[in-house]
Amino acid sequence: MALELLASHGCFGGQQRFYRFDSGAIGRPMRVGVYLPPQALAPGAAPVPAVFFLAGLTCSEETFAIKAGAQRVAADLGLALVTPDTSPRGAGVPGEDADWDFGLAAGFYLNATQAPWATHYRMEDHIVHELPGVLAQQLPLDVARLGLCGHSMGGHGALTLALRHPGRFAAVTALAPICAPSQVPWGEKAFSGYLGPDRSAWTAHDASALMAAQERVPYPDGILIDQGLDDKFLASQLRPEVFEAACAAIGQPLTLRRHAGQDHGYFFIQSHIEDHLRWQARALNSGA
Ligand SMILES: N[C@@H](CCC(=O)N[C@@H](CS)C(=O)NCC(=O)O)C(=O)O
Repeated sequence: MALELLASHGCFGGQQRFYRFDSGAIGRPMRVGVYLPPQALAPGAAPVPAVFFLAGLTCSEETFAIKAGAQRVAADLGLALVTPDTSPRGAGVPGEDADWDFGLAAGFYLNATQAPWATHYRMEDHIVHELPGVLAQQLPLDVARLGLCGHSMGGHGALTLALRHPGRFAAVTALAPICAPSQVPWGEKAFSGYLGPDRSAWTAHDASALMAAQERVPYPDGILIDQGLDDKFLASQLRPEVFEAACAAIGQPLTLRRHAGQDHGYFFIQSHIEDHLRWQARALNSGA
């Protein structure tokens, strides 16, 4: 699967690139953003570790790259940043553009099991099984060293994919993640549509339920979550206290920082992304 370069922008000595490729997992062309730090572009350079950032509802592969201001720190740390899209595009599933919180830009980072979504809405396969290999074939990325971070729906994606694929990601951190999707309207709507009405199928995609079921501590070095206290979705959709309780119950160290005066948007993300990348870099560079 050849990557087609759509754009490349010099940024802090590295390059912010956008690619398109024919995704076998999705069955459609998919776009992805990749920031290559200067360390990856030097002649004879060794491949660099990468942090996958999963974005939230209504976002695309461009949103984090444009709005988070993460490239300066990634350049400093020698980290690549990979920003997948948030759903298939152009699949033509009836109703996929009817709502902003389901369908287009709302793939919820899982493989749908229900018709008509199951054919193309396969974001888990795309991110975990397809993208690392496709990117590593053509770019200087060391995909044995991957970290996972995400925001809101992408925070749900980061926490669940990290827990569903032990050993795949060296670190997981999240900003304002949907922590208990089975118990909130965004998650109930997405899981009903993608996974069907049987709630027993939902727990395998619910970060708090997954954490509560762990037999051993999955991330002994801890998990970092930041949450704004003026986030209008906090009580109704995000519910970090449910994940906090699940971590406490199994002894998973969790650094959950609550920030007065901060909302759900990218000004909040800008404020804390440096700490997330430094956290990720520590995990990715230990044992390297
Ligand atoms: N459209 C929603 C908001 C959607 C939203 O806040 N999306 C978040 C992720 S859940 C986001 O990052 N949006 C893109 C942005 O802020 O640039 C509303 O009207 O309340």
